[in-house]
Amino acid sequence: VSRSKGLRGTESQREPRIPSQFSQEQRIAMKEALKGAIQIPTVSFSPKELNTTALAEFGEYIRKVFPTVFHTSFIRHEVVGNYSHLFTIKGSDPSMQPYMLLAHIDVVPAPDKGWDVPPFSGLERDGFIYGRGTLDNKNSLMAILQALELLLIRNYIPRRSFFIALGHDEEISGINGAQKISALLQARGVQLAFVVDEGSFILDGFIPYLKKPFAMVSVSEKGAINLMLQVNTTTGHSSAPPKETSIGILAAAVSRLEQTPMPNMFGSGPLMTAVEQLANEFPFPTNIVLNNLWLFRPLVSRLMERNYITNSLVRTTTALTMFNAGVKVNVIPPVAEAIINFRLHPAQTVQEVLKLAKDIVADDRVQFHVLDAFDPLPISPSDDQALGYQLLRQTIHSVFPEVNIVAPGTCIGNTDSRHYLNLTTGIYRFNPIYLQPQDFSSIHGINEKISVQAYETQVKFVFEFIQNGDTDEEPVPHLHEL
Ligand SMILES: CCCCCCCC/C=C\CCCCCCCC(=O)N[C@@H](CC(N)=O)C(=O)O
Ligand SMILES: [Zn+2]
Ligand SMILES: [Zn+2]
Repeated sequence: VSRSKGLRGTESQREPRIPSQFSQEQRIAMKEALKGAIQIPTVSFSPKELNTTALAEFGEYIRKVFPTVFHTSFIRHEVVGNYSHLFTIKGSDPSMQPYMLLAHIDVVPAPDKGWDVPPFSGLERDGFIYGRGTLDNKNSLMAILQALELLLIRNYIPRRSFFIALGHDEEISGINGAQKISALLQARGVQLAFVVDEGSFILDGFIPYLKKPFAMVSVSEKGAINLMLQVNTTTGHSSAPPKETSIGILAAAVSRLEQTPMPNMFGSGPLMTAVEQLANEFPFPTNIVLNNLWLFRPLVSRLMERNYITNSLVRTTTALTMFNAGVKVNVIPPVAEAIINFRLHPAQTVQEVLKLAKDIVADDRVQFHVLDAFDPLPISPSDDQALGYQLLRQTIHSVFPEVNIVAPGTCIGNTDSRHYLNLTTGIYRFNPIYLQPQDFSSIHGINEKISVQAYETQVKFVFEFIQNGDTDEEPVPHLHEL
């Protein structure tokens, strides 16, 4: 199979390609720039609590670190929703449909406890830069601007226009950042060939028996429901308690939800395509099993449930995330509340999951309040005609020649890219970084870190990707071998 499958390779009328080699001085400057970004605590605590001082400082910081990006005549910079940033990079060929690169400025909170170094120190240790945002998602943000800065100082002029959108509230829904940028572009009549956001990686060690890492480009993402359950009862003196209290009723209800997983939906969508593409990478006899899913589907579907990450790919997950009740040690609690965070499998809808949850709770004393909810995202194309997917594939193979498989997947978390559905049918989520299960735990956890080498490679990836985006070739139809 040709590595360039899907994109024509002719080099007509191109500017000479700028090699992705950086001087020692540039390499030091790029890692120092990332450290500086980590040191600005752009924390989103809750929809009403953002560190606006840090967000404003971050805006100043990128102006200082990437001066060429901000002073190039064909780049327009706008601040949207007070703290988000939109860059419009005007290409020389208006007939080429633009695309968009996304990243976010905000991070989740990081209390010092458990960290080897303070989470907002950006300290370098043993070749790694530590800190909140080093994987989620200041690495992408800084790599995008850094790659563009490096291209510009080497006199790069893009042919295809593109946008860079940096949201400031991704961790708390994106409605003041990504959603506003999306509405602004829609009002301007922009339609995008594709967008690329965070949300997947080169996965290493996530699947038992699969020895080699593979690149997963997420072509969809799970839906979500935040459901508040509430039980109201009569309050009173705890010395003569009723048979059941609001706490007891609610605890039993949430326990039933936790003990009754949503149905296993393995059998369709991007996951099946990924399993088919990966089958031959497994040793005997797993390769035989995966190549014969018509026979072994029930077995594979059960095996997927065993591991909590692969389990999240085969079903709607149910996470009990908050529980509040009680006012005093000797008062019967008048109200108990819990929040359940569901992540919806692509084959289910919000309505279907709510109905299943009601049937599981099966207690009319428990009230259901949907705080927010959205269906799973549509599946973006990953065929030979899909420009965004093919450009990612081509760039992955050139920057990571050791990676054999690029497979479509579903993002288990949510990203700002879901706000751009109105502008494109091609939404791809991919971070050009190797990720192991312990790294996955560090995202929103402790000791989040990126190796200096991985960050340099991410800059190189974006540097190559932007140049690959200038291809005037439409993806070629796939020719089946005889
Ligand atoms: C056969 C394939 C095995 C695949 C294993 C999957 C391993 C998972 C790897 C990476 C997933 C990383 C997801 C990161 C994106 C999450 C972004 C995020 O945290 N979003 C928040 C906030 C929001 N926008 O809603 C969230 O709560 O989801
Ligand atoms: Zn993120
Ligand atoms: Zn996050």
